[in-house]
Order: sequence, then structure tokens, then C-alpha cells
Amino acid sequence: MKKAIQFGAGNIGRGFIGALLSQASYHVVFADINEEMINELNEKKSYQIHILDLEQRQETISNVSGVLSNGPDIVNEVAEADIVTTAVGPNVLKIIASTIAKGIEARREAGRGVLNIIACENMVGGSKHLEEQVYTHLSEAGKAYAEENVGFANCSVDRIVPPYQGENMLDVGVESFYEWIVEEPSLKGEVPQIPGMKLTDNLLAYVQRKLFTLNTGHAITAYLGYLAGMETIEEAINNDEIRAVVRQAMEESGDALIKKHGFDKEEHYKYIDKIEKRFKNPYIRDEVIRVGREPLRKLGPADRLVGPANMAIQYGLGHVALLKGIAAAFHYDNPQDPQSKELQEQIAQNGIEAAVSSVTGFTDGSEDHRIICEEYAKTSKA
Ligand SMILES: NC(=O)c1ccc[n+]([C@@H]2O[C@H](COP(=O)([O-])OP(=O)(O)OC[C@H]3O[C@@H](n4cnc5c(N)ncnc54)[C@H](O)[C@@H]3O)[C@@H](O)[C@H]2O)c1
Ligand SMILES: O=P(O)(O)OC[C@@H](O)[C@@H](O)[C@H](O)[C@H](O)CO
Repeated sequence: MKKAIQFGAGNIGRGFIGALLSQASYHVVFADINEEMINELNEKKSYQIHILDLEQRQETISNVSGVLSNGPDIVNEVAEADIVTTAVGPNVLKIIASTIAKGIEARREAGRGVLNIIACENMVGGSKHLEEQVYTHLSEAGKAYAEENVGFANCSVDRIVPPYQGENMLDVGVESFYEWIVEEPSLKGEVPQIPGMKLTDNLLAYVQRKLFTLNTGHAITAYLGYLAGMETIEEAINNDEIRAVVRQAMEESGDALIKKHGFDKEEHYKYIDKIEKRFKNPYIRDEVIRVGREPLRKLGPADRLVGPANMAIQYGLGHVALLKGIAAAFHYDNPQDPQSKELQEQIAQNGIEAAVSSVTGFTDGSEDHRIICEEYAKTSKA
């Protein structure tokens, strides 16, 4: 049986990528630092996916096991893998890079062939970022081997998978929609046959379409919902005032994406409609603190708030709702979220004006910077 190593046995790892790999007849070895999860995977060897949507059904995912990502066996697992995927969070890729490099060195020494690595993270260029990190740990011989045999293919990964309280800690609740699009030219050797994995030679368009539409709307729903004292995405998106800003922001980013990537306007606006419906899914409980997690990452230049705002500016397009969303992100104050704490400390120490310019890159004195600070001043947590 082919073997897949899935770094990250979390929501999307179990609820989407690991499931597709298992259904494509791979034995899926989940690599995680969560020892309880790894032990449970090795004991139960399968779990249930609960489709929480108009259609309610369950899927049994089997042929799974676990290995500690920081344990003695992981290097050998990577050395013997037929494919490696990740869903650990963009900031964790640099941490797993050294382990993956050791696995590549072991493959080289054992004379093993092609390996494809796909980072399934919410970021533009996740696999290329991981590749850069891995290469910093490779020997010269390892680099030469990797250039020849190891593909790092960017992808866009889309399925809403919040934490799930089931009878079995491995079980996971997911929406029925899913989309996994992988950059075909970056794959090496035979293309992996995985039903549900789409291939493209224009990945940037797809990953920006997803990150700058779904994740843009999601984040703004979360931050405005948080400000209004709401707990869930469903509650927030069903509030008319919040929905109006979220819709406008997705249309602002949409108009920029249409300009940049030549999307058909009618088709893209239907894509936005579908996303709005997904946010309203009454069968899924998705909390604003999950969707709004790591605000510094989400306020990054290539991420879902500043990224589309800059794209709209580049084309001279309206982007005031995106700026409202950015302002709302600066109000996000969750002491359990290290990046939220850091952001609030920056505001407390240096003032909102300085924090906005250093975090977003919108310079003090610019119209965009003024609007963000004005919106920030106008709003406060209910
Ligand atoms: N949940 C979703 O709806 C969703 C959908 C699409 C994309 N994503 C993206 O997928 C990635 C994971 O998100 P998630 O929601 O599954 O998060 P999660 O927190 O549920 O899962 C992340 C997992 O990574 C593990 N991890 C942390 N450090 C590790 C390490 N050093 N080695 C191995 N595992 C480690 C954690 O223990 C956890 O189990 C993120 O990039 C996220 O943006 C999430
Ligand atoms: O995972 P994050 O923190 O990048 O973003 C939170 C959510 O918007 C995200 O997990 C979505 O549920 C997902 O991107 C849907 O495909």
C-alpha cells in the first residue's frame, strides 16, 4: 500500500487532506506533536467524518496511524513515503522543515525515488516557502538529490472544518463543500492519483481567489462579530449590518481579482454567493475565535486583508469595506491568542497609528491609513 505522511492531525488534516489520501488507498501516517491524538490514531486506526450540512452523512476513514512529529520514527516515515502533505499552520512550516530535510537525506542514502510534498496551508506559496526552509537544512548532495527527485507543489485548500465534539476524539465535523487545487508543473514524476485533488498550471489565480474571497470574508465576519460580542460565524453573518460590510469587502476583493486574473464577473459573483451561504451553514458551529485566530498573520501583506486591499489600490478600485475589516482586526483582543496579545501590546505601547503602519504597511499620513484609524476610533467592543 502507498504511504502518505500528513503533518498535522488537526481539523483539516483529519477532516479533508488525510481523508482524501485514505480514500485514494494510501496508508496515512499522521505526524503531530499532540501525543494523545497520535496514541488514539494508533489505537483506533480509523475515525468518522460527519458531514454537517443539508445532507447529513458519515464517512469512515481507515488505514490511518500516527507518529510523533518530533519523535524517533518520523525521519524513516518520510524516507519511505510516497507523498508528504502538511496542515500545521503557516508559522509551523519552518519548524517541520528540518525533519523533512532529514527524511530527504535518508531517501537519498537509500536510493529512493520521487517524492512530492504539498503544504496545505492558508497562504500564498506555502509549499515554496517550505521548500526554501527545507533547503536550508540539506547537504549539497541532499540539495542535488532534492532538485532531481522532490517536488514542492503549491496548492489551494478549501473546506470549513471547525473543532468538533464527538464521542471519539478523532471524529471531525465538516461542511460538504471541499476544493483542493494543486500546481501540476511543480509535481515530479507520476502525478499522484487522488480523487478530489484538482490540478492546474495557474495556481496563483486559484489560491488568491480562495484566500482573498473566502478567507477575506471569513476574517471580517469574525472580527466584526467579535466587536459585536457574538460567538459564532453564523450569528455574525446573519446580522444585516455585518453581512453588508462582509459582502462589500468580498466584492471589492472580487473586482480586483477579476482585473488581475481575468475571472468572469458573473461567475465570480456566484462564487461569492456560495461562500456567503457556506458561512450561514446552521449545522456547523464555527467560533469567531477560530476564524479570527492569529491576527498578525491575517494582517500580513500577502494575506486575506491587506493583500486584497493592495490589489484593489493597484487597480484604482474601491476598498473601504476591506479597510473597515482591517480596522476591526486591530480591535481583536483575545488573551488566549499569542498574536492577538502581541497586537494589543503594540497598540498599547505605540498607539494605533504606529501599529497600523508597522503591521499593514499603510504609511501614516496616507488616506488608507487615515480611514483605518478613523474606523478603529469609531468602533469598540460591545
Ligand atoms: N480548519 C479549516 O477550516 C481550514 C481549512 C483550510 C485550510 N486550513 C489551514 O490548514 C492549516 C491547519 O489548520 P487547522 O484548522 O487544521 O488547525 P489545527 O490547529 O486544527 O491543526 C493543526 C495541527 O498541527 C499540529 N502541529 C503543530 N505543530 C506541529 C509540528 N511541529 N509538527 C506536526 N504537527 C504540528 C497541531 O498539534 C494540530 O493538530 C492552517 O494553515 C489553516 O489555515 C484550515
Ligand atoms: O485557518 P486560518 O486561521 O487561516 O483561517 C480561519 C478560517 O478562515 C479558515 O480555516 C477557513 O475555515 C478555511 O480556509 C476554509 O477553507
